[in-house]
Amino acid sequence: MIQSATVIGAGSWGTALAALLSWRGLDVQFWGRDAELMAQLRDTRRSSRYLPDLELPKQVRVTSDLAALQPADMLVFVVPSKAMLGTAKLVAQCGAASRAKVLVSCSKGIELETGRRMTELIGSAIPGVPLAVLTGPNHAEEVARQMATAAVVACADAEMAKAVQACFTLPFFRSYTTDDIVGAEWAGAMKNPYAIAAGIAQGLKMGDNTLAALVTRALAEMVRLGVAEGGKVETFYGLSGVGDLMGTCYSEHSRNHRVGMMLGQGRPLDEIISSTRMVAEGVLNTASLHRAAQARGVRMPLLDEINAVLHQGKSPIEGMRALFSRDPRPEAD
Ligand SMILES: NC(=O)C1=CN([C@@H]2O[C@H](COP(=O)(O)OP(=O)(O)OC[C@H]3O[C@@H](n4cnc5c(N)ncnc54)[C@H](OP(=O)(O)O)[C@@H]3O)[C@@H](O)[C@H]2O)C=CC1
Ligand SMILES: O=C(CO)COP(=O)(O)O
Repeated sequence: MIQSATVIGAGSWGTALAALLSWRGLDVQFWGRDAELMAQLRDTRRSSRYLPDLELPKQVRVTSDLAALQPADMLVFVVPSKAMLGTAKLVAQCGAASRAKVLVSCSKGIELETGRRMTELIGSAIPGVPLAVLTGPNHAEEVARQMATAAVVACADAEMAKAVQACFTLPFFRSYTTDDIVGAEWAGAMKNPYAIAAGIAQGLKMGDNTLAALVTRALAEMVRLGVAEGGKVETFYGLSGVGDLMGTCYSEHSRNHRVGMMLGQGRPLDEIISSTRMVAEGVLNTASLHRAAQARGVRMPLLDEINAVLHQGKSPIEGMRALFSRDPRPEAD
């Protein structure tokens, strides 16, 4: 049913997914905004900037020119969340979505100004095409090395979910389906701030007890806000919820975790951000999620402290102290 795909966004994850879909046998086009990087990818089949260990299959057609894209069955959006709406509008204008059967978001974030999910943004720019999400504990670096990985494909239409699942199924890559797009997208966005908190704890040389406490209470917050936003509780206990939360909070690859670690070690946030081109979605998304939680009146003490550290100048150590010295409460509250 789905034979061709266009991957939009040439960071680490887009590069890994372009390779994965090509290994699966799809006819793949790959677009990134930077002409120099895409020329390097076309000529050397490697992205020295984002995923130097991966050799991009020679069949993948690489371009930085949206107008050069042929219509494809599936469009896979993998740009940072803050660039999603603008990019989807450009894709709509160039006609690359004119024959699309499904539009898949692989990005993890919530729009700051409106609280909209990525598929809501894509759907507003390119109306009338079924929407899906690919999410889960999926570090690009490990997918690039074909290390065993599981993911979730979320789509309201069960047949389309199976068609997208088939595209993301390889001997080393196992995907499951769900109809809970809302839960899958909120879960993917929410684990990032908590990965920053886990990194802070490690940067401050706090212990395994601390990390386990943070991850467990993070999951409780994810369930509270995610369900208030309309997600299903079981989604948060699956791969896109606790799976991705653990996969990121304990990860050597996670950019969010790395940002947290450097904050914990005392480096200022602006210096950390300007030291890399890679996106740590949790920095901006902490603000989006904090705003959403306040609008819904959902109690999120851990997220409040992460927001205070990232965006209100609180020191990481003060944030941790504040968290652990709150009034005693029952666990299931
Ligand atoms: N990396 C991973 O393992 C995973 C990432 N994700 C999600 O995928 C999304 C993309 O992340 P990832 O691939 O890691 O990105 P990277 O951090 O590896 O690279 C950033 C990418 O975003 C591009 N970019 C930055 N700003 C803009 C903009 N304004 N307009 C268009 N493109 C822009 C960069 O282009 P340029 O080079 O020109 O600056 C580059 O291609 C994120 O939402 C992330 O959470 C999900 C699962 C796994
Ligand atoms: O989402 C990811 C893995 O599932 C990637 O995490 P980072 O964005 O923190 O690197």
